[in-house]
Amino acid sequence: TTDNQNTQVTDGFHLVIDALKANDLDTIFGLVGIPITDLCRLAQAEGLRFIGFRHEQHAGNAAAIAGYMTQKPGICMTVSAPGFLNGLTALANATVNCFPMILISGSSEREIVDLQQGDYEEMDQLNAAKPYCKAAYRINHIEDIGIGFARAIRAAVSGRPGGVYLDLPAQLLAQTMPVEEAKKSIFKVIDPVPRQIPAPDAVERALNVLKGAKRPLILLGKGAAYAQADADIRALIEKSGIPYLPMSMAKGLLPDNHPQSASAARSFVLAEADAVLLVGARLNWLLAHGKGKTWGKDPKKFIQIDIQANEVDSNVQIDAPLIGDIGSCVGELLKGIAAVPKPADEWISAINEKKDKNMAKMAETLAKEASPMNFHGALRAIRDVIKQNPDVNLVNEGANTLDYCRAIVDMYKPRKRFDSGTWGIMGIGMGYAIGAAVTSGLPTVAVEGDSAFGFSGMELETICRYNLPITTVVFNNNGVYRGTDVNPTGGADVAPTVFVKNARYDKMIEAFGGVGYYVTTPAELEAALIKAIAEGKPALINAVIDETAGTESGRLTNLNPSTAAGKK
Ligand SMILES: Cc1ncc(Cn2c(C)c(CCOP(=O)(O)OP(=O)(O)O)sc2=O)c(N)n1
Repeated sequence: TTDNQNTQVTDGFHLVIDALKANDLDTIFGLVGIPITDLCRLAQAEGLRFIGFRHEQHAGNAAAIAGYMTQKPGICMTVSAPGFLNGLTALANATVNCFPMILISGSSEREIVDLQQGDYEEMDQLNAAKPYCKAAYRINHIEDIGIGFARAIRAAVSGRPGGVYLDLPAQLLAQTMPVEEAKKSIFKVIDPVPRQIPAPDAVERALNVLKGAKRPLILLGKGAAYAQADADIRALIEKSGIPYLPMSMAKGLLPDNHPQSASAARSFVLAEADAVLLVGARLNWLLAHGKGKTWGKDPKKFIQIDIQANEVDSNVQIDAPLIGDIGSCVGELLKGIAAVPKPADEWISAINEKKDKNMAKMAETLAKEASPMNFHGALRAIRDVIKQNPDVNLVNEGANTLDYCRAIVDMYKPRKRFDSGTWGIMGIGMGYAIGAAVTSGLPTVAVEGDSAFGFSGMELETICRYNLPITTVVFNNNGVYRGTDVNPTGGADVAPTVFVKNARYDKMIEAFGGVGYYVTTPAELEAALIKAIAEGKPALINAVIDETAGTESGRLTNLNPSTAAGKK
């Protein structure tokens, strides 16, 4: 359009879209409303994909997984205040998990917020976001849109990736500026993820720790999967002959049936290893903070590859910090690995003995037919289908459903398993599934506890609306963890952990045009899953699971505090 001097002008709406396009960011996951509805319409009109959700948390989770899969920040767009707050949970979760995403929310004008004059959806969103994300910026002037997006993109993907909040006051979108001037303000960020090469002496120190080890172990975290240094990571493991342990989202970096995988002997190798190389894995609660009985009685030497120097010594002393990006660090170790002697035969044979014993025990459990179907029978069926479909994305959450699926369902390719991650958060299911399916275009299977599914179940309508190839498998055991608790008072209210008995989640998806399956045996589950994946349409399989089969909080039972007071 032209201004009163007859000069061609553009506006904030268009410059936001131009900034995204200039940086190859082509998909927005969001939920419309004041003041972003027209921005979302314009995004679609200008060729970006806009995926509209039913709750902003799930849009944010989709953006986070898109970031994890592509190494470019996933984009989530919400309205102000309550919409922003709903997205904030996903932004915090992305930051904790080191997934790059940008939450863009419309906001109120500063002059009204700062005088607390009670604006529509008034909130100091920028300051509300800061404690829960990696960086937060507000853009007040149209001429700053290019630099503001550059800052947000670089903050999301450089160093340790994470969530960034970008605050756009409503008036910014309507501001105008001459087109020629505007074009100069938009640019593509140059080298947003600069390689960070480790110092030669640090590489030497790390190799020396490996040379002195009798029982070395390599631990792969989801950071190793995110790095997309797959060939070099595989070469480091295979050339060194060192056994490795993948954390849940690193499964598939090497096929889970790889001879050097120590997953089936996890407790043994964590306790017995005398040197541990951490690749994109933090010694946090998931690894018992690197100390205590999990790690055995003898002291261990730790080598830690990390892009953030102050993560080192977070829990235990690190003998060889290797600071840099994972690709560069692994590449440097590879150059010197030939000089590292292969692990002692007795270490490898001790691990294989443990693996064979534990795998035989698991095979025995999986072979048992149980009626009603239990977690193991259901997951054996899913394991067999995934083995035939290694390209399928697998999303997983729940308690028993999460713990058993991680152990039983092998993954064969990198960045195919997306789960509750560092926070153990429930509710990631449908958002992660949509993010993975939209980003990859590949069939996606979400293996969900029935409680976990409930957090994002309304997004089944979103899945059907975009006709996404997502099959949701609900492990229905009538409650949180299990379905058997009773109200001790005998009152009308059911126990806190119990749901509607024999709920038919398969009927839910039929309401939106999807295909529902109701299965009660592993054979029925296997057949339904094969069919649903092949059809590539939105589907939900309601898998009836024995309501007595679960344990409270799965493997985290011990984290529950218990009352010492007992009954009054
Ligand atoms: C956001 C959120 N709310 C609540 C929890 C607590 N929680 C909850 C509610 C779980 C659900 C377990 O029930 P389920 O039906 O999903 O799984 P299983 O039947 O497989 O045990 S697992 C768990 O840690 C959580 N982790 N995250």
